[in-house]
Amino acid sequence: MNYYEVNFDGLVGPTHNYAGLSYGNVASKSNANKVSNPKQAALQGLEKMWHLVQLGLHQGVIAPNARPDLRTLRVCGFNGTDAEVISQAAKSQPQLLKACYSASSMWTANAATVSPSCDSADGKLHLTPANLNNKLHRAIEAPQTSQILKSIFNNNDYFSHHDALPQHPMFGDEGAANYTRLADSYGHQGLALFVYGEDAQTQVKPQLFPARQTRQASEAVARSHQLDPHSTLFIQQNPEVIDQGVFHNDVIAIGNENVFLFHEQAFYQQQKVIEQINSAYRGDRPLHLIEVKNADISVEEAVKSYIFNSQLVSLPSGGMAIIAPGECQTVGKVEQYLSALCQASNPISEVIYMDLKQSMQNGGGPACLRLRVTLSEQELNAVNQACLLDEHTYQRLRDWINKHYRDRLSEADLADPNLLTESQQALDELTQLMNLGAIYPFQQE
Ligand SMILES: NCCC[C@H](NC(=O)CCC(=O)O)C(=O)O
Repeated sequence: MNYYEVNFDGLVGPTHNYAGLSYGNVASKSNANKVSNPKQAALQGLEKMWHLVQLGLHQGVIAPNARPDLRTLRVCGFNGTDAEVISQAAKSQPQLLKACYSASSMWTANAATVSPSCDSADGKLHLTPANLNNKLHRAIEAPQTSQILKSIFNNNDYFSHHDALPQHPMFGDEGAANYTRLADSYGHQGLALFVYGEDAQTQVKPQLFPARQTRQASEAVARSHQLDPHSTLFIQQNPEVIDQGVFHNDVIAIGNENVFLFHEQAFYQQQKVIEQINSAYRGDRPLHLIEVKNADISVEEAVKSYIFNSQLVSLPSGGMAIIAPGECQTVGKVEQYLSALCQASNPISEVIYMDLKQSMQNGGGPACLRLRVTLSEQELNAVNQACLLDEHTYQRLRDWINKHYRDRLSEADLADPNLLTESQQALDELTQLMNLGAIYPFQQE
């Protein structure tokens, strides 16, 4: 049977803005309060998806969370009409309003951890939405994300949906951004690498910025997903790089099938980690462990260019392509490294640069924008087909974005009640376009 890795990208929501909400994420802080362009952001993301379709890959789309999150605002004591809730919050709790307006669900690498059926004991594909416990604007995503995932993977014969982990710092879970799977090929059992920033049982942790993923969370997800303990590794991120802005592992490492590309300083006690990976990997094809030296690319250059936040995809014609953010071309050493990588003896044969500036300015590169789901042919057929991208859906989504999205959004605009009604109208139409049903709270009232 054929197996495919399908990237499910987050469609950027109509309220994409720069609110500086992510302490520890360098780009988010440095672009705080910049005027955003939601239309351009959504079109840039859609173009990336379309490019992958043109490479011959299957591509999925995940609808955004509805924003503002009126339920959270009401739980926090604001009441009256929706417009009153927004105007009161804008006056007395602008920071809370910003959190409730964030389009951060676009970064679907953080939506969930997904284990393919060939890795789990019961032969089902398992999904656990991430609780994103570390940041308020992200911690409110899980309920809607969970509902959206259930509408996409809507067949209980194949897909097993779990609840998000308890909302407590001990179980801080950021989803697939801290999970990599190495395998001979997509249809073979893989080696699951869970990378965490902090273990409640040890003292090794960053000093400045928060570690968002805990070992306890990763272990809980691996248990629920019924993964084979012999094919599962829990690896600690190097706390020093978290303090330099590497807030998720996918800012310093990327893996696909039998290739794992990572920075020299990515992991705590890295030599030991490399030995563990080598001895746990069971594939027949040789494993390519490519360690990027500090002398070639510093951690600072990695964070600036987001080279490791590229997508590494297997091409139907053979070989792999690396889908890198355009910012890599602005850091000379990084561009050189990437072209040398394509010439070296490994499966990577091509680099494709994508313009994702709107998302990048919030610290989200190509890899952040997608959730990888490995599916058998049968499982792929069981997915809600309206959530898979073909030329028709691409055109319709492009028209939908052009019709509904603003091309300018500033902090002051969040107080405008029209932004709420525009967003709800857009999302209402989207649920029909993507055959999602009444997934949004405003459709359920
Ligand atoms: N995987 C990439 C996630 C980027 C995301 N940025 C943000 O939420 C920035 C939002 C803002 O500051 O407006 C984060 O840090 O979790």
